[in-house]
Amino acid sequence: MYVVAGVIRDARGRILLAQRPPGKHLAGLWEYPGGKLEAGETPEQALARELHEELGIHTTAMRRLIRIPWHYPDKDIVLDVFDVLAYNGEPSSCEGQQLQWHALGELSGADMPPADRPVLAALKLPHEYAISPEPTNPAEFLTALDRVLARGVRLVQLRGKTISRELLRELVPVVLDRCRAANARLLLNGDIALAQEFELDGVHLTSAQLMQHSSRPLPTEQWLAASCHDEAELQHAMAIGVDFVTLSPVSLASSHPHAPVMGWEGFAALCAQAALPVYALGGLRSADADTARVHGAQGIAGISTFWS
Ligand SMILES: Nc1nc2c([nH]c(=O)n2[C@H]2C[C@H](O)[C@@H](COP(=O)(O)OP(=O)(O)OP(=O)(O)O)O2)c(=O)[nH]1
Ligand SMILES: [Mg+2]
Repeated sequence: MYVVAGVIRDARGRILLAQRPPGKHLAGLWEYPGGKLEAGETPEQALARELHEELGIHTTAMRRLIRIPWHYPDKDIVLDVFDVLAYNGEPSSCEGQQLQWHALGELSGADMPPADRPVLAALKLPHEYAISPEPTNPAEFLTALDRVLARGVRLVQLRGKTISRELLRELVPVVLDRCRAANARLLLNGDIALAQEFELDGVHLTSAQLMQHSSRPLPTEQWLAASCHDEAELQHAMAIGVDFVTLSPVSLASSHPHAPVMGWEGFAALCAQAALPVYALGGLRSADADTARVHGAQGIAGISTFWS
């Protein structure tokens, strides 16, 4: 079953949710307005029709946010979610459904259909994810970090796999201060204990670490990310409740010159199986951001993409 749904915002940026009526699948839960694709419709046409039928609005611009394949016990759906960028009219309840506006920060997904939770992650995450090089020279590294933050990057992963733990411990609070000042979130590669100690925004697991965990190792209030390279890793990330992943290598990266690349078609095929936001990684440039989104990505991740 192919379902389209729209993220509709008011002038204050709040998001519209509609309550699923009694007697229907997932009754009582709060969803993004939308419904089933009808024969011969494109997803965009179906969403414009549904939003007119359910809310009385005319949608004039939309852009795909994320597409979620989801298995409910009684049915499989693909939930194709669009950001509604512009519409005419005031949304009102045309089918007797309850409507509510919520600030994004208030939404936890608790009383929403399970398939909508990765959509919340997609809404909260930016389109760029800057992974740090090894901070072997801290002064140079911090200057580069300032440049990355000044460019508007709002999600950073600190990687210190080869430097000493003492140096990493010194660096983490400094990097955190700079990220906080820039309103950027900071994840630490691999080290859950250190990330907890310094109250970072989350942890990014290597693919090897990901496969060692049989359940989510972090509370849901923190971001849990992981590196994936194939379908088995993606499936495991979803199974243990990872919030988002990087999928690589899309193209040839200077940091991994011998890894076989998947290309955009391979990336899109894997992404279509993923019920969570996926950043494209590996040999990409900022100019690849639109290509990445067309192939199903949340955006692009990279080291040299952002740091050089
Ligand atoms: N519209 C919508 N449906 C969702 C969301 N999340 C989610 O799991 N679903 C599921 C619930 C249903 O199984 C399916 C939508 O089917 P539906 O029967 O409500 O579709 P519809 O609005 O066209 O309803 P109908 O008039 O055809 O009865 O997708 C969401 O955010 N919005
Ligand atoms: Mg509906």
